[in-house]
Amino acid sequence: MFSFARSSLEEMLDSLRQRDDGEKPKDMPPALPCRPPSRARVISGRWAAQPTFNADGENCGVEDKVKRNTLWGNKRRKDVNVDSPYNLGEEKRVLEGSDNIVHFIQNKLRVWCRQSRGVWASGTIEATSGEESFVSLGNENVVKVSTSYLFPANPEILDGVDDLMLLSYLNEPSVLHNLKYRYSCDMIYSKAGAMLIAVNPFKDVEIYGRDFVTAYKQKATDSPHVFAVADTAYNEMMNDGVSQSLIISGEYGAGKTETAKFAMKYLAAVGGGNVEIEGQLLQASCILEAFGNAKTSRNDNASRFGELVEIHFTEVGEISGVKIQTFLLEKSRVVELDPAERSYHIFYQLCAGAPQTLRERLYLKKADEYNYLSQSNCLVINDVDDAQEFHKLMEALDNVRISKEEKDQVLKMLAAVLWLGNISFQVIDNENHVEASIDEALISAARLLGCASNDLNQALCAHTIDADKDSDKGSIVQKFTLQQASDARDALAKWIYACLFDWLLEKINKLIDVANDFSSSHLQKNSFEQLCINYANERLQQHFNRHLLKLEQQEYELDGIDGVKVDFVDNQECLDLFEKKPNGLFSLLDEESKSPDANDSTLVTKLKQHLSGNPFFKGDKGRAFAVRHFAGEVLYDTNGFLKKNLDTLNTELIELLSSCEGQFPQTFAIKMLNQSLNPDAPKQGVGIQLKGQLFKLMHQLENTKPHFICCIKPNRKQLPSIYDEDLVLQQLRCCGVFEVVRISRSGYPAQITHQKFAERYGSLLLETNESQDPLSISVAVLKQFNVLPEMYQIGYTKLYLRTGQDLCDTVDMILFLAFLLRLRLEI
Ligand SMILES: Nc1ncnc2c1ncn2[C@@H]1O[C@H](COP(=O)(O)OP(=O)(O)OP(=O)(O)O)[C@@H](O)[C@H]1O
Repeated sequence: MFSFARSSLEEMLDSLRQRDDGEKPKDMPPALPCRPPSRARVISGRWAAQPTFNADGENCGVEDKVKRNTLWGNKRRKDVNVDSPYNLGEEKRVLEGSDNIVHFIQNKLRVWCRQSRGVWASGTIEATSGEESFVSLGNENVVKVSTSYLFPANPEILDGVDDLMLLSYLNEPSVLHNLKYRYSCDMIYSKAGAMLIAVNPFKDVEIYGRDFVTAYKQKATDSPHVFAVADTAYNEMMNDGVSQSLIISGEYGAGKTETAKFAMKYLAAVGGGNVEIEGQLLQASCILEAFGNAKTSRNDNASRFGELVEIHFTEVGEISGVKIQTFLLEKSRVVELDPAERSYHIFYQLCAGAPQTLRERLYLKKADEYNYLSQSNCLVINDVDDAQEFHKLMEALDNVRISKEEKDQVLKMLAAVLWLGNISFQVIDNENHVEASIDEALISAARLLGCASNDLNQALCAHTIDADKDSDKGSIVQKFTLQQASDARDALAKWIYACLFDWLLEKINKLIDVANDFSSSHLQKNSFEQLCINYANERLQQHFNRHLLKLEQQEYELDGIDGVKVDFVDNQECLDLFEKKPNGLFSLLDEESKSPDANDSTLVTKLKQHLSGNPFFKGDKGRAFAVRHFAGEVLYDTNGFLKKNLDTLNTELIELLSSCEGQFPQTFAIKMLNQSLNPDAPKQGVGIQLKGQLFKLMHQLENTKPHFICCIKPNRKQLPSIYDEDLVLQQLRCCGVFEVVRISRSGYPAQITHQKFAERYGSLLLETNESQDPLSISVAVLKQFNVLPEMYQIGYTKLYLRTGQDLCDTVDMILFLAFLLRLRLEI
């Protein structure tokens, strides 16, 4: 028998009914509360749709896979432990009080305990003694653990839920376990509230085919997927007329580029569906990959630039064009490589794939004969055929309408860069001044650039300084030492490559807003590039914090829920460390870069002098310092900071390029001259310029509704089926997943539309509900099962539950009761 207590929910609804009853004829069902006058966000139908997908009525394989991607249905039908402990307070405290432990022991509830090797294991507490507990891990294996290292585990019924918010407990081992469970079933996507988590499968999981596109397009599935995020964004853009952005973050090799490609594929399919647009996008990414990606120790195809891809749509939702902006191309990779890493793919592709006639025109040799490529002893990538990739690239260049002559110029510039790297210098006087050796390298580089080798030699080995205006000395020619000449040569090679990259980008910029975030870095020895990347990530993190918070708050307001205060940690102080004038890191770096006597050691002394009081800065031994980023403390080595921050090309080299015969060197020289004539740019270092670029990017993103995707790399070996818990945990922390979870917990993390709730549980109602509207069905279900009023709030469109556990309890209880009901009927 069931008894029903009257709840305050009932009272609230009664008063609503009374109000409506006074206004409506008696035979009408109670009306839904009216919506607030503000423009409401349309709740995507996708979340309310029934999982009835069967693509074209024949792709059962897809259906199986789509079903496999959600465990909600079948998992819920298992036996349920109804005696739930989940009405206890905050989970951290759950196991601390002795009463609670007794509760866990009595009910044989699962807990997580950290074992000596750092691995989490689940078991049940057998007994406690003082600060220690004895946990049975099964098979008579009982371990002794400190009670403070025990965390409550979720009931097995929740294993593999597709939204972490549905977990009763959101502690680290529980989240790790859930993602691991899903990963082992090839369910690589999960939701953490408003964020999508994508765990890199390192294998083809066969969930990106046309049938999947169709399924998400037709709202036939609601399993978490990058297609679902792209679909929501697309629909919100169409319905609300607001620009959207997808912000994809994660560490090196976590899957950002692939995820962005899948999102673009989906958008190309819904926003055009024509093969031409999809093709153009593919060609653009093929070119950008060849010129902007490289093999690193952590990813065979690592992007060495950040990018913002804008996809423009017409009013009727068709793609009208695409614009790509790039940030922070790692120029230093052209001239300097860490062991076992490669330079940009294009160089190896050219050396391996160029046909004989082209080789002759470019004086081309094998990759191992070029210093810039051979220095790292890494010339090939397993399972990658550079020659074949070269042919694909040539086709892609044709397809983005790069003319034969332009293509020829591009290849010439690449070969010139390679030959520049082979230029050597010899000392010519006793002051260690140098001149370039007149050899094949100098001659080939000069020919390819279209200048005389003597001019190239002079531009690399000397610098003309204008003498004092008042003196009669005219200008003074200052000869370079070996180091200075090598630096000039490398600077020229880097600049040519960077200009070439920008030129290509301009060329293909006809075509998508998908921001591919920068990989964060916490390596032992971090350089200037990493500092810039981590600063960029810090900026994006702030965007992430503000928007998740803002969205959450907005959603409550629009749905008529109030009184929810969501708190979050702002990283503004860390940003100030970089950005403040005059004593922020970038300003100090700029000041020091301009000082003639400065070097990397004077820089670090200056930083320590001005920033030591800042809690986000820590001076370290020698030339190092550390920054406390949102994702953890990172140590930086200032070696080369000043040079990299200045990143200038001396006048001689710019003049040399402008005097070259070819069209490209002249174009590049004009670009460099324009930059140095720009009143804002000349005195600014790379750091300050990056700050400006990011402000602009943030401004662009601020005008969009963001959707966050966090990519997780499950192992460093880039292999399928390996889930390294520590590595995953570290990334979940960095991506702010626990922060999102914490933010959501302070509000109403479990939210379900009345429509979906009514669809799922309406059939459990003992009495037929006359009104068919979903809200009154949800209310009737809650009433029938006497759910405590403090556990939820009722919005205009959704039911909001205080914590994940409450929904589980509620739903579990409902299913349990349904089970009993069915039993009764069967008897
Ligand atoms: N969804 C996926 N399905 C299958 N394989 C994937 C997927 N995502 C990523 N991978 C694999 O992981 C590799 C690395 O992914 P990707 O290049 O997208 O990482 P990234 O985060 O962009 O790396 P980086 O920051 O170094 O550029 C890919 O080359 C691919 O082999």
